[in-house]
Amino acid sequence: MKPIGVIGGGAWGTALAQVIASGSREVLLWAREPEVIAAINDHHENSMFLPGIALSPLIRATNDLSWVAEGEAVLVVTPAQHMRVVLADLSQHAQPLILCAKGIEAGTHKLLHEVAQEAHPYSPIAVLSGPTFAHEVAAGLPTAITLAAEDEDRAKALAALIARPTFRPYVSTDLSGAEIGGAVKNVLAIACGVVEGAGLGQNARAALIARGFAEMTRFGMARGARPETLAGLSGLGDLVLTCSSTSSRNFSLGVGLGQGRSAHDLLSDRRTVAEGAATAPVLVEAARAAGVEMPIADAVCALLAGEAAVGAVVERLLTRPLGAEHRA
Ligand SMILES: NC(=O)c1ccc[n+]([C@@H]2O[C@H](COP(=O)([O-])OP(=O)(O)OC[C@H]3O[C@@H](n4cnc5c(N)ncnc54)[C@H](O)[C@@H]3O)[C@@H](O)[C@H]2O)c1
Ligand SMILES: O=P(O)(O)OC[C@H](O)CO
Repeated sequence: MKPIGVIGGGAWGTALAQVIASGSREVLLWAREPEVIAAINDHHENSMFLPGIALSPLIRATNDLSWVAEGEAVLVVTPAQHMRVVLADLSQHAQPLILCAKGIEAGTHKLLHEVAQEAHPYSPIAVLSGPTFAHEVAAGLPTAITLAAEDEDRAKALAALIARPTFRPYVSTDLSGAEIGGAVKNVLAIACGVVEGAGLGQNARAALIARGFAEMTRFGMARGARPETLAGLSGLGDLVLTCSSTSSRNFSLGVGLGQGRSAHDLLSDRRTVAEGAATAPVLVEAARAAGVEMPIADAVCALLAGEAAVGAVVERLLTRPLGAEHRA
């Protein structure tokens, strides 16, 4: 059996490597930080990004991307905004690339499968996205996730390759839907954290999840996503997960904003990623370009940019004209 490659030694790349290795598959994991490579190879732990999990000895870490490219498939798990640069350093090959980051590219407004296809025209592209906190997945807790590829047989084959007894991919052919759910829910998770931090109550949080889902659906459909994908694991499923737990970095960032701290303070000096902070301004621009109204995403963007205080943002949302719950 050929090994599987993983690009990205953060919490999620490491957790996915652990899942795959649990099926007696060798994993070649590319990490950026020499400390991460040394800790995985010498001590079978990623103490920087996923501490406290004893990793399989079948996981070997490297800083050599050409090594990883030998995998039967390659999981790409860098933060969204770094993906194009890292893929440019990966040699062209014909193995499938499975994209696991959640975001929309700044500047181009492209979804990550569009970015990857430009960078690797000969590789089949798939997307893996859903409600999956890395520490739970790495601990072997039951998890379901969407695996999307344009070709259904390819999606089924990749799902079979990475499925494990407690890790259950459901296949889809809707790449855009799988990606948009994951990207947009990060922004909405920040909003839900603000509700928590500002003490606005659980009614407000439920309203925000439902109205946020309406925004996700409007934007997704404008960008070619299927509504049933958005209502599935990678959309609504992940939205519910990240909007209700401080295990979410995006929700936690929102809690800090809701308590009146600045995004600059909350984001400086952190090694881990809160993708919603990078996605929010891109999403707002992309929604405007598509003629889609996204008042909650606008509010998150204004808070992150320090353009408005929490009270003003909440008032702006509450004083919007009353309207129909469902638009024709
Ligand atoms: N952590 C989770 O539970 C989880 C679950 C599903 C999806 N994701 C997604 O996976 C992606 C990676 O997140 P994570 O949680 O593994 O990261 P992390 O926060 O654990 O670690 C940060 C990662 O960013 C990398 N990085 C920093 N600067 C970089 C650069 N210039 N070029 C390339 N890489 C750079 C670091 O090497 C490290 O791998 C994100 O898009 C995230 O939304 C995370
Ligand atoms: O910690 P967060 O907010 O990046 O969420 C992690 C995953 O995306 C949850 O599915």
